[in-house]
Amino acid sequence: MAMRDDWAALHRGFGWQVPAGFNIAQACCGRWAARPDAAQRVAIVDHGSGATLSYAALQREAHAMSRLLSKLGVQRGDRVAIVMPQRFETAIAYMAVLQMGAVAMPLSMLFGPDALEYRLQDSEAVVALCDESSIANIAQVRAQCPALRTVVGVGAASADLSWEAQREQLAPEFVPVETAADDGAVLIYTSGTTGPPKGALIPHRALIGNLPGFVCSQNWFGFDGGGESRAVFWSPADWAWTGGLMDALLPTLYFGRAIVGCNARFSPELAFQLLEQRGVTHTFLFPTALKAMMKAFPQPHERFALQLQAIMSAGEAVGDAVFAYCRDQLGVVPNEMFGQTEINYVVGNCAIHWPARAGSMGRPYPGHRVAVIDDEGRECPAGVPGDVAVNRFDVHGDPDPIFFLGYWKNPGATRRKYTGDWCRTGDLATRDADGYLWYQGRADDVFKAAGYRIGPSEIENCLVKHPAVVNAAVVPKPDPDRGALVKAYVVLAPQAAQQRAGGDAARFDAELVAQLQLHVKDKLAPYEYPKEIEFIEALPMTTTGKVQRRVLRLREEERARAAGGAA
Ligand SMILES: Nc1ncnc2c1ncn2[C@@H]1O[C@H](COP(=O)(O)OP(=O)(O)OP(=O)(O)O)[C@@H](O)[C@H]1O
Repeated sequence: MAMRDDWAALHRGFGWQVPAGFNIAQACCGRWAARPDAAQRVAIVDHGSGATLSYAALQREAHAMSRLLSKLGVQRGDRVAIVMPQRFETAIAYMAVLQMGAVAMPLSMLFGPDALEYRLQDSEAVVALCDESSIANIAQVRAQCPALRTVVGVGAASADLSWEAQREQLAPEFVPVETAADDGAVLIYTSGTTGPPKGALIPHRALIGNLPGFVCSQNWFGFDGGGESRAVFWSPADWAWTGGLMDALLPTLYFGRAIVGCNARFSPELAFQLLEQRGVTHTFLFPTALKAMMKAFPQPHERFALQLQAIMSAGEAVGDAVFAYCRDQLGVVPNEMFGQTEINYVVGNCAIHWPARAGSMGRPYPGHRVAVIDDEGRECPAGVPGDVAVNRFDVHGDPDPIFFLGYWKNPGATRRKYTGDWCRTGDLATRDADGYLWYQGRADDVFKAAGYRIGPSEIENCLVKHPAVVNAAVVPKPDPDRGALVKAYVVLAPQAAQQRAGGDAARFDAELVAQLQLHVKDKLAPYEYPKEIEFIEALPMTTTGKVQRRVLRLREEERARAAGGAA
């Protein structure tokens, strides 16, 4: 039977309806809290304790927190840093800040003092809400952040003020302000995968811009009109990251559903236990997480009873090995998505509307005009690689609400992001005749070796298919004759690492290198096989779980310089 494909019709038929006034907190919380079932409708489930927070309680606590922030002098437009893991108070804080018209600034609890200092200084946040996971780091940099007036501690954190102590004296009443859809809501710093992070100011309307992708990728939220089908969402993505905030927490609340919060460290074991125990039906699992799950539990159904209905994945290329694992072992064809903090997911798959193609990141979601463009901003023909770009205007000429407002205090960088109405992602891809996009790599990560253009993701994906490999990163190694040669850094799967530790490591390495080279040669073009392979304990990652190839590339350049100097 031919699979349904109504992508073209959806694309033509879709029109944005963005009201002039829109507030994320009202849409995600206020709306649900006003319903008669608000006290029973679960918003958040805490995985550690099993405790739940209803929409009524979320609103009540957010009102109390807004009152506290008002007392602390927080005004419309002020930045409030939220430095907490997946816990009730984190969601409460977002709702509290957003319903005041202030700007929420998510910061990962994994950030060390330098990362916190950079962002707190740059944003001039006036209040920071943090718990014991971040309080010591905040205390260390506090003196260097003169704009930061008050640090509020949640739970055991000892700060200027304790949220719990203040809460006892605060009435849970607050009148939310009205915001324009265009007002800034969230100041979120990019991952820093390719360079110093930039603060992207995201307006309230961006959540509306996100929804076609969320609805499509989840195949479910929104399709039953907020009805009563049982659904539980979970993502290990930190709620301080675009993926965790805009693709997990906020859309789940927008649809009045329950999301599981878990702040234990990710492991494949924990992930499967949580999926089973909480009866998770919908999830966003980034590729690094899926790769680890695939290697640790190649046949998870033997141990875990899963109820998954939809899996979305983004942040890095999913690749066909992970795709096949989701489809065959987790029982769900994954919906890969592609986007950036600045223009959060604009491309992806949608199993019920168009068939996914393994290895492709999908097609533009309805409402987004996405093209592959050349240096001059002209659309590349099918098959010709170029920069993935998103137009400010949809196919009908209406503004696309997904767009960020600009980089914080950096109009030059904002200007450089655009060529005319095209916003460049800096990611290279080709488009096929049917509109599917095939990822090649970030412009900064693609390189030439012996005259051939090398996109690391295809080679990495191929390496990961080998049972001994859990993850891989491909970078150029400077080479006097060929300009560069293909070098792969490889992290061994647990079993292979054990074998290596228990025997002759040098011999093991030599044999595995030869095997892996053959493995790539067999599957890809001969020039793509890694001439050099180095085993590494862990790849350098951003706090959002993305491989920092830049670090490995610099390491190779450094080594080449040192070798040149020594020669
Ligand atoms: N499906 C996907 N396939 C391949 N890459 C993806 C996919 N989804 C997202 N990405 C990558 O993630 C990037 C967006 O990530 P994010 O906005 O967190 O910032 P970053 O680009 O990692 O950070 P920085 O701009 O600081 O380097 C995209 O530009 C792309 O490189």
